[in-house]
Amino acid sequence: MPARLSEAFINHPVHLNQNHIDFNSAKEVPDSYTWPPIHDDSSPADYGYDVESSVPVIDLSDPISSVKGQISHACESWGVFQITNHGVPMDLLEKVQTEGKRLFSLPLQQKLKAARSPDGISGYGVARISSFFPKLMWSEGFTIAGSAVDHARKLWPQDYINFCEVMEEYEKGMKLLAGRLMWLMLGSLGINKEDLQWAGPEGKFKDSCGALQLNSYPACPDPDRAMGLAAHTDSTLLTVLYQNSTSGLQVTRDGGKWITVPPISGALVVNIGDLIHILSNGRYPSVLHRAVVNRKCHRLSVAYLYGPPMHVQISPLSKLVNLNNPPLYRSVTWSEYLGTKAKHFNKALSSVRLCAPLNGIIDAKDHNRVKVG
Ligand SMILES: C=C1C[C@]23C[C@@]1(O)CC[C@H]2[C@@]12CCC[C@@](C)(C(=O)O1)[C@H]2[C@@H]3C(=O)O
Ligand SMILES: O=C(O)CCC(=O)C(=O)O
Ligand SMILES: [Fe+2]
Repeated sequence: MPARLSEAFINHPVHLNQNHIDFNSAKEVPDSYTWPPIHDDSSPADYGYDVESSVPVIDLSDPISSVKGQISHACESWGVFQITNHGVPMDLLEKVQTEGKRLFSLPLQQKLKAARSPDGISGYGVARISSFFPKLMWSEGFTIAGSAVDHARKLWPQDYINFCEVMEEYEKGMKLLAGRLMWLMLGSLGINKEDLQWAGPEGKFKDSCGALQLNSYPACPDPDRAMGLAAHTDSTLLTVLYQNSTSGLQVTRDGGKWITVPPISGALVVNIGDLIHILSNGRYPSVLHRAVVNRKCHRLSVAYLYGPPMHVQISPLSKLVNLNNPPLYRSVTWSEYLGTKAKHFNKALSSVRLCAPLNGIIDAKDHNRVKVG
């Protein structure tokens, strides 16, 4: 049984698509990258502030009872929110951005030296979900699970240490923040430390696993016909995302319009992944999201993908289950779920569902998943 994230894919090889282009020299979007036009579905929130249709922004320095209330609302009705005053220093966010830019601005041949192997997690490559789509995405990624040293050394044989130190420091900060967010979410569901043995002594989530995903979205000559990262949910408990000042992240609510998550300087985006969806028995649904590109600006994002220890069985929490609320999902380990996601992509969550939804119809999100996948 894999104990670490870096071992989880060994039994579930992911197809690594070897189609790469040098985005910086592309004057037009090649056919293999051309998607059906992205219609302008922008919500009113894109033009002016509208609380009801804007992704919630939560100030973590507010009184704790207020924070819990805001988190509960955001998780129940959005599956995504932004946080400010989260304790991650601004200069660390800037350092991560600088190192990310340094990586993606290397020549393609150099980046390919650190390419993700077909059965590996870490390294440089096209979006993992590419194999589910007929067209390629206008983005490049670099995943770090465990130490970045081996891959970074291939990128910069003499000069890899700073990159590794910054990523390590960032990952440590993210792990602490993710644990804190977990308790805010669980607390808002009435779950306490005794209810979650795998959180370990004092509920510190010491053995939890995580990976960093650096995403680069170059400026694109025809952004309406290109896709940065196609619609998906994350297979995580939760994901903490840093985005630079260029917008591109969009979310849907119940399969409705795409809503842009506007960059806020120093803020982080938190989204619910499929494992909190399962733990909460569907009360905190995972959010379908995507990244679009634009004509003028390069966009960089860094996602911290946070999950439980690999071997722990995740199932709906017993406190949230009763005769009126039967368990909707069977139990899965993160390792198993990542394999299911690699095979079934956006149908993975439905594939571990036990009961049909009460109304007997596929719910909007699952329906959307079917359409997208
Ligand atoms: C821990 C992980 C979640 C992830 C697969 C991975 O092993 C590392 C990359 C993650 C990522 C980031 C972009 C979207 C996503 C769906 C993908 O293809 O790779 C997620 C994966 C996931 O959440 O399933
Ligand atoms: O770049 C973004 O805003 C989204 C990235 C993302 O969804 C991911 O890495 O899982
Ligand atoms: Fe994501």
